[in-house]
Amino acid sequence: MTAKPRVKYPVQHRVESSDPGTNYVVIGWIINTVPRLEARLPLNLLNRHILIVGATGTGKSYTASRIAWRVSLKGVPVIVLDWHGEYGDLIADGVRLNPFENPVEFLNPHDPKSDVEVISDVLGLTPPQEYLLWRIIGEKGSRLDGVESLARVLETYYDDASWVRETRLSLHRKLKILATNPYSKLFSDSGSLPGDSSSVGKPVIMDLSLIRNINVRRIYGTMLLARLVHRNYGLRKSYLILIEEAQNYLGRDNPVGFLARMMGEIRKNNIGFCIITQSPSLIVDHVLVNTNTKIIHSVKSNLDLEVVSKSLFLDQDTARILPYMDVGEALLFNPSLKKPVLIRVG
Ligand SMILES: Nc1ncnc2c1ncn2[C@@H]1O[C@H](COP(=O)(O)OP(=O)(O)OP(=O)(O)O)[C@@H](O)[C@H]1O
Repeated sequence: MTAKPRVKYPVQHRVESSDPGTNYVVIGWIINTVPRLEARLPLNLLNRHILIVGATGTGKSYTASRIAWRVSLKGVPVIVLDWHGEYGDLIADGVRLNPFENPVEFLNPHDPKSDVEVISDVLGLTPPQEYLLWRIIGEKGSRLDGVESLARVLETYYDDASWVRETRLSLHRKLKILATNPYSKLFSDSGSLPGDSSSVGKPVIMDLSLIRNINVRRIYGTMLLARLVHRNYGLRKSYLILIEEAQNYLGRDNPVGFLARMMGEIRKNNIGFCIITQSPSLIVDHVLVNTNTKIIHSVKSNLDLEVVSKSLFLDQDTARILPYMDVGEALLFNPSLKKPVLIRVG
């Protein structure tokens, strides 16, 4: 094993370009400052989104959990889409929810377009399959009552051409998983969504790891996001949504297009996303461009180092430090800072 080279951390000074008043949360300390200075996250930047990256075990989830907890103490509702089911331990007073007890409506009649796009992106529908799905939605409308009803229609739908039969059967095969037990329970209209006023002051943790099938997990997680954003169109209150293992929704090779677009569009809607991923090079460029606060834990691969260095315009001395930072250390940058600063999260 090669020894860790001695890395000299620069002496850092007060770096904020404006005073955030009391409207911020503390996420740790700026390294090498005398006296010790707080690392702050201004609340008015939440809706311009946060990106947390770092190699495995460098402290991403810990950092995200501190942000979730402190932001919710400020009265801003926080929801964690917990891919691996680890936040229950990280946030002791979080409200842990089971997706099977919090179903989302399937094919929301107010916004079937985004649902079809999510299903199509995640399950890889072909254009004829997507066309047939639209045709059935158009014909059956509100009589399509959930995913089981859709599966039944696909079993019995009239075949007015041979392509319809083939497409219908292949579409049925792809969608069947959503209509089978226990997954069908995830997609029915419960009339409520997590994160209402009962949980103010405590982050809500949706434990997605309880959904074994990865594609179903992606579909449920994305539909839940869509519902939360849709609900906020009317409410217009601040909200923070943490998306763990974001490459599952926003991966370069298989992004859920609707979600990637939403990041740019919802800023005015007061919803902030906190996107967490091991590898920034696996994420669509849209995320790097649309996240104004970046928290970079140690990254090791050359590709990730290059992506991070470019997106933050890092000088060589700072870039050289990135692979060798300790667990819990990170580079923080947001528009309230004059330049990126090295911090210890705590
Ligand atoms: N700022 C910190 N202060 C103290 N301990 C920390 C800090 N950050 C991380 N740790 C500890 O380091 C370990 C790894 O942290 P964490 O799980 O957050 O890493 P990760 O980057 O999310 O890893 P993975 O990619 O595997 O999920 C945990 O035991 C955590 O408690």
